[in-house]
Amino acid sequence: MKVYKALTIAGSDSGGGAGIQADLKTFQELGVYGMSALTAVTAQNTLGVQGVYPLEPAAVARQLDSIGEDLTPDAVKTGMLFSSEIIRKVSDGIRRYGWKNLVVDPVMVAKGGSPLLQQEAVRALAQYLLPLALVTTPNIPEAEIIAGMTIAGIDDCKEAARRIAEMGSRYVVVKGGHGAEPGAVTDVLYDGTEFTYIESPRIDTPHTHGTGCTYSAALAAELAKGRTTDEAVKTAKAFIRAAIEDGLGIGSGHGPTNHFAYMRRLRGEGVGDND
Ligand SMILES: Nc1ncnc2c1ncn2[C@@H]1O[C@H](COP(=O)(O)OP(=O)(O)OP(=O)(O)O)[C@@H](O)[C@H]1O
Ligand SMILES: Cc1ncc(COP(=O)(O)O)c(N)n1
Repeated sequence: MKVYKALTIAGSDSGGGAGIQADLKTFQELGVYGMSALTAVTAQNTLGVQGVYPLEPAAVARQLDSIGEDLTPDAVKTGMLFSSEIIRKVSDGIRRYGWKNLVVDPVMVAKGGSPLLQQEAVRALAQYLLPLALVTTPNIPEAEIIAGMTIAGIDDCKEAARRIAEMGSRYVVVKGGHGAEPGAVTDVLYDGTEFTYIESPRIDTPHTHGTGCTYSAALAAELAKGRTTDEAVKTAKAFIRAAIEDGLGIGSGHGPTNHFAYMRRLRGEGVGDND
């Protein structure tokens, strides 16, 4: 049996809804062996971020070497990277080991507004990481910052995707969770030539903590299994849609999504008890 392996390079979310925890849960659900290189520890729950403790860049590099010297991931995703020094180590590691199928989720701020990437690190992200990316998955505010423009609708999402692709990312998905459409969410996929719209009804819920992490992890897991980017984007959307629809209702703030939901539905099981 071939064991497909995916690596997440991201921050820890003590509340378990976003970051490394969301990524590993998603890899596991989609049948992919998960590995992790931590960039930072955050003290976090559904109410917000109470602390951010970045790791030494050398500790990030050492984790990547330990993985690279022994294990070859079939896909890699990055999440919270915090600083330009960490971004440099991450891009060095990815290049050194020739890792393919890189998904860059350019995490910048948590839902509550706490910064997870230093402002001056945006340049390093564009310069060192985007040229290595198979897919980059900004949300609308992240796409605005990377592309240097404001986004007021789908045409602007397309222009931002074009600009981000010019920075070197092979594919770009501008995610629509933060969009202004009332009843719908539209993600815009750009393959360097054509645009595809991935639409779904907008689910009216405050429990969207970790949606971006979960989505990009599902994308990486599917790429690890050898799916095309188009197929992986479709499955990732179905995974996050089910995860938001069947929200767990835990914590008293912005709760996590339900990482069990997609596979439970495929197996024909119910939503499941939360007791
Ligand atoms: N309310 C919603 N209803 C349906 N789908 C949603 C909703 N919010 C987000 N999504 C989907 O979830 C995925 C992540 O999108 P979003 O724009 O929320 O990313 P994000 O802002 O990076 O997430 P995060 O807030 O975790 O950083 C996309 O595929 C998007 O279409
Ligand atoms: C460690 C870590 N990584 C990423 C996010 C973004 O997720 P969200 O915007 O849903 O809070 C987060 N909150 N924490």
